[in-house]
Amino acid sequence: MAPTKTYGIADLKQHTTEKSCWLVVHGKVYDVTEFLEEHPGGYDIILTSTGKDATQDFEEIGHSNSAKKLLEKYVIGEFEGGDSAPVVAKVPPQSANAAKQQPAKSAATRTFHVILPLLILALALALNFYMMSQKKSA
Ligand code: HEM
Repeated sequence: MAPTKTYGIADLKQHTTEKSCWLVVHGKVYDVTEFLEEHPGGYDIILTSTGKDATQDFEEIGHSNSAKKLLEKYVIGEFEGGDSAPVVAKVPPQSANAAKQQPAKSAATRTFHVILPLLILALALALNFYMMSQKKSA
């Protein structure tokens, strides 16, 4: 059933028992009365999350994807307060990480690549200068 009605916290507070139990998860209202007895975590724990937004409680348990799918069966409407914890990507994109790490690495490599040829050139010039002066004095 598609969510059509909007409910507020006052509506939720009227459905907090095993006779009628509503839950709010991610901005949607669910009538889970029928599900209470089937809940693998027990019915009493669900009752402690009624009358308020249960998104945090639901997510903290680390419910599986099949538990999240199961929710869809019980949706009856939308919550006035919206989604209190929208799902966002926690890991920054790879490119952002790579961009952060690369400058330090390439700066060291660049220094090495510039200094080494200069050192070799200076040594060759010094050797050449030494040989010339030896030849002159001979
Ligand atoms: C209608 C909403 C809910 C559904 C459909 C649901 C569904 C499920 C399902 C299918 C499991 C089995 C494990 C899994 O697949 O993740 C589970 C476990 C559990 N649920 Fe829920 N759950 C709901 C709400 C809640 C709420 C609001 C709480 C806490 C306040 C809660 C607490 C737990 C706990 C503690 C377990 C673990 C049981 C164990 O591992 O022994 N659940 N739930």
